[in-house]
Amino acid sequence: MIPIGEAQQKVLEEIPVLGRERIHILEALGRVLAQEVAAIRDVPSANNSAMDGYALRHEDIAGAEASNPKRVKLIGDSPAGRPYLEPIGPGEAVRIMTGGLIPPGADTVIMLEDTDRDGDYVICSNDPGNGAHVRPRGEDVQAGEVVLPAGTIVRPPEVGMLATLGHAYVQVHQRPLVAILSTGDELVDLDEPFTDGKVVCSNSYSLAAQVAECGGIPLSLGIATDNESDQRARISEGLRADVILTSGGVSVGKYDLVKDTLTQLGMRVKFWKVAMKPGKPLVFGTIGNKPVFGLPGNPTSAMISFEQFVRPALLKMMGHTNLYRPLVNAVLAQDIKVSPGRLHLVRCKLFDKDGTMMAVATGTQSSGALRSMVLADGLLVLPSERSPFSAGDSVSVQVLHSTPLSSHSPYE
Ligand SMILES: Nc1nc2c(c(=O)[nH]1)N[C@H]1C(S)=C(S)[C@@H](COP(=O)(O)OP(=O)(O)OC[C@H]3O[C@@H](n4cnc5c(N)ncnc54)[C@H](O)[C@@H]3O)O[C@H]1N2
Ligand code: MOO
Repeated sequence: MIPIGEAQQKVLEEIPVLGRERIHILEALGRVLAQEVAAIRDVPSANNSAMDGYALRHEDIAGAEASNPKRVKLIGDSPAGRPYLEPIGPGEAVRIMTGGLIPPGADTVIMLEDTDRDGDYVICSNDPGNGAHVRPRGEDVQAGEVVLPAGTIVRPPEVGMLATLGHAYVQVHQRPLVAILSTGDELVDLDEPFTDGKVVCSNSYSLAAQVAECGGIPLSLGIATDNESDQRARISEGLRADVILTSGGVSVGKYDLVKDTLTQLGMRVKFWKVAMKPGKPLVFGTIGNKPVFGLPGNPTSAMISFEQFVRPALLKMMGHTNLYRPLVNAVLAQDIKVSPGRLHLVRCKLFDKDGTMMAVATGTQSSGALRSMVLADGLLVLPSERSPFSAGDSVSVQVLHSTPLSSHSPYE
């Protein structure tokens, strides 16, 4: 058994960053830029107004107040999109809307609320200060600036910025195609009859969902029986994918044939068995330069192994550099004793108690029990050499759902 950290490094050493593709900016949500994006023009491209009001020369209304109003003559309009292009002179003003271009000669905008109208004249009862409410050209972005470096994750603000800079398409790293094979004579798929003693092949679905959640493309290879030629045929079909995942058949039982099948297909084994619980029998290697993960069959072991090894690998392929789920400190709400020899990853719920983040295990930790995974916010990271753990101990939790939703509105 090798330590989990060492195993993770051995995996990442074998993982390439995928090439690039050019896609529409709306499809780029969640993807990683494979190009830098520089501004070809200033944003905004001209001085414009931040308010509805009047554009004028500050010196004409300097010191204005209710008891000492200043009058300027209204000579035109500058709504957004239809600029007033004539220069304005001393004592003159142009009506302007938010986003309207500041006419030549004007340097300040007075808000509508600080004025009254008297025929063709505007009465200003406030001095907003020189340059007030003018958004200068290039205030947001200046031509030539690198606004989005390569490696940026595209979120809604980046989509908006790409559009602002005139890009309909952008280069991003490709998504890996991930072939998923479940193995086991006891497994039935959802469209097959179920009889007692059989097991629904949930791993094909949970793993596909995990692949999709981190941005990969799942490709199902179905269910192989505990038979080497069936497994070989299906895995060979999966070799067109970027990554191969199998589940089951990697332990030491008579019918645990997956490791042998993979070896026959030319896999170079990088490691087998990791000092973690759940997930011990994981085998990892490469066929050619293609990464192959032989995940344990137990539903929770498969998912937790995916979290520790496959997810970081897929994120690296897609150009990400931050590969890991966040770790937070929490206070243990119960005593926990773990068996020696392995790092235990205990499914847990996080909750707030008087401003302190607390963690409690989500019931049975059997590697076959998926419900405890359904209930979990994260995984307690418990090194066995520190066992037993007591209520009140400070522990690390790997948060699996990084943006939990709140039941409280901030405005309650
Ligand atoms: N003598 C030993 N026995 C076991 C050891 C060991 O070290 N010595 N390790 C145990 C550990 S730890 C794990 S984890 C399991 C993993 O075994 P396999 O990867 O060989 O998995 P299987 O035996 O094929 O299946 C285990 C379990 O999971 C169910 N399963 C399998 N595939 C699916 C699927 N696609 N969907 C849902 N459920 C699935 C399967 O029915 C079994 O119940 O080995 C221990 N044994
Ligand atoms: O290591 Mo296994 O994954 O405990 O059940």
